[in-house]
Amino acid sequence: MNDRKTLCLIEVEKLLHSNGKSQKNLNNANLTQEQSSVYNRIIDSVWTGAGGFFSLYGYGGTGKTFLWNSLYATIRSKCSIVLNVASSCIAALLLPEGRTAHSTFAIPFLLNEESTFDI
Ligand SMILES: Nc1ncnc2c1ncn2[C@@H]1O[C@H](COP(=O)(O)OP(=O)(O)OP(=O)(O)O)[C@@H](O)[C@H]1O
Repeated sequence: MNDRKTLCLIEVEKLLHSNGKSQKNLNNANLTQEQSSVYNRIIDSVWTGAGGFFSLYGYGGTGKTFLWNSLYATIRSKCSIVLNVASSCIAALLLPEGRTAHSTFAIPFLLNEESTFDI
């Protein structure tokens, strides 16, 4: 890490400290209790390399995208790779650097005049 970046992080830490916060616990500081428990479970599996498949269900507007963006920010801040994909382009637009899964992974789509896509 270069000197300028270190100095900036020290200044940020000082500002956070004066508000009783720290960079160490900043990533999930604004999540609700329910979001935090999901966040911790997923982040643990990422950092331990355990991996896994998680499905997040919730009514519209309950904070799924917010949680996803927090996970994305945490993982990217450690310079790890995140591939943000969604099944539709509308959903992909809501994600940072989001793309459709079929575009990212070159999933073949056999389309004909009778193809439909249920949303
Ligand atoms: N922990 C939080 N702190 C502050 N704002 C939050 C939090 N969680 C969600 N929000 C806000 O609530 C609103 C709805 O959240 P979000 O868009 O993540 O919901 P969603 O479940 O993804 O919705 P949809 O299913 O309709 O896409 C957004 O404005 C988001 O910024």
